[in-house]
Amino acid sequence: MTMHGGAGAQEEEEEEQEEMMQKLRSRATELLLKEDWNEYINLYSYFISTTSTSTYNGGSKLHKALPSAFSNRAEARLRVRDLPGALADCQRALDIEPSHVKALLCKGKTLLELHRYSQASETFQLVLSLQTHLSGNNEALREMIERSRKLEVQSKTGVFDISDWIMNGFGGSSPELAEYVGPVEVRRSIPGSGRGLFATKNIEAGTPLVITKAVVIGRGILPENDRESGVTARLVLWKDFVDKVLDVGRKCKRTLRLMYTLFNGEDDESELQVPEMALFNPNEKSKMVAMDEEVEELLLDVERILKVLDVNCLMEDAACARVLGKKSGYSGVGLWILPSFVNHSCSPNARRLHIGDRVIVHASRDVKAGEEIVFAYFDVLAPVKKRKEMSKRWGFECRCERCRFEEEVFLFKEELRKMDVRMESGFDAGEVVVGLEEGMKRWMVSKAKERGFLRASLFAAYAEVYKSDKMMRRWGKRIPTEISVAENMAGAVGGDERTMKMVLERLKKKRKSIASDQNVIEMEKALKLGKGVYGKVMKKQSMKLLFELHT
Ligand SMILES: C[S@@+](CC[C@H](N)C(=O)[O-])C[C@H]1O[C@@H](n2cnc3c(N)ncnc32)[C@H](O)[C@@H]1O
Repeated sequence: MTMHGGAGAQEEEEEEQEEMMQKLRSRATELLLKEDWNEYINLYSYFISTTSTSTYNGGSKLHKALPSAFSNRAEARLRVRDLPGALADCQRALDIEPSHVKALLCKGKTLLELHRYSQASETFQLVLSLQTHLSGNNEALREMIERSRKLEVQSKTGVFDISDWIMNGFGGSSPELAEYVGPVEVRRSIPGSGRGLFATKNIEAGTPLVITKAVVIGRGILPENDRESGVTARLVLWKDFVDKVLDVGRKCKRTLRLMYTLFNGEDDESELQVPEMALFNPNEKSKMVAMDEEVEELLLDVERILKVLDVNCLMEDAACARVLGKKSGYSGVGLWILPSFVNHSCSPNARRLHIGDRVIVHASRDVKAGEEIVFAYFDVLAPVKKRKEMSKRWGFECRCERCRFEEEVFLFKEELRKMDVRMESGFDAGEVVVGLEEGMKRWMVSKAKERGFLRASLFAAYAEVYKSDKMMRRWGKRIPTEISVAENMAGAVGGDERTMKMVLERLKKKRKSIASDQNVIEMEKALKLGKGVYGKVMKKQSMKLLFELHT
């Protein structure tokens, strides 16, 4: 081959490559406009595999395009939430070209989605140093750095504030909250309850314990009046939810591994493993990296995941949905990993607050180091008989302190049994409340906690009485003040929105008739109760606004 001939062949090859690149770019643009991310990923996968397997020629147009191809595929993978795939692609682009700005940006965004805040921040910083060098526009980048730093601080300190969002009438998207694991750890619970979450130090009411994003959340507005279409809509919602969970399990082996740590309803208790807390903590960088390698070969076991969903899914609280300003008929079901280790108790010390896709689990009363963190799976402001039915539907028999106490009292107190029956069949609320209050004195139920248990069981009667001026006048001093009852119940079964509402409505009525300094004292007490209900994630002013929404 002559020198001239060699150059000609090279030119021809370059032209061919240029043509191929043109085709790739125009097809990619087409798919980008259609937002057909899966085809976009396929297109780049084809390009990457053919180029990578062709004879290496670092100087060829195709090989030079490889980092951008990986980076483009990473962007699309990030779009379809294949986060490990996106991260691996960014890394491959950066292995070839360490300062590839697009790949670095995508890596930063992916790390943020994976809740690896400090790594994300470091990556954006690196882009900033490159950009400063290239003198580009850095505004958006600075925002990303700011955002990742804010999330990093939140996830390390547990200090969150959603006041602005509340004060703005829940406008715009819900506030972004970092993944957070507070002073808690998974341990074995009492025999028969598997594993549970435990406090590792003394905790004050309102303190966030766990904040985490749902693996998937399924939401819909269900028809309220037509039972049949309601059932169908519920099934459709569930199926869609399950499909999404399985999709996540296929794409993200790390999440799949975490889902496999959850109880499936059939596991033998002795075989249940206590997972390391590092698995759930975004600040444990080395654990996260090791886990990505460890889970590479993990396979999706659909049957097991279905069982896991059955036992661990939570409904977004209707009360919380109201807080979020959702319409009636709204239903949301989700899977949150670490909260799935929380057992049920009828005298809970924790509550859930749902903000967007995140759940905040916070202490609803003061908790001592070593105490098990428990929240309510169902309504616990109900008589013991009803609660028993509900726990049976959940597949377990609740043997919490409150259930054991009430069962024992019921065995001996005929009057209490009668009251319970009266609650079911049209009752005179005043008579029930006075009957219980005076009965507790006769039966010498002197412990505040035990009084709180019994009052919480007959909550419906208390709520009814405090609503009615007529009943309050009729029974006078034989009915204790609503704030003392609410405080007592909060100490025994934790804060609850309905107890809060009961207090606020009464406060509103009394406001005109009591001295203003008394008003201030009562409001302070209400705010303290509010901390147990909503948690310490808002300032006083925004909590007062929530109070107004309730009355
Ligand atoms: C979401 S899981 C809670 C964590 C579970 N204990 C574990 O080891 O993974 C729900 C299951 O825990 C058990 N459980 C929760 N609360 C319980 C309770 N109060 N008494 C007995 N079992 C309980 C039941 O088997 C229930 O189906």
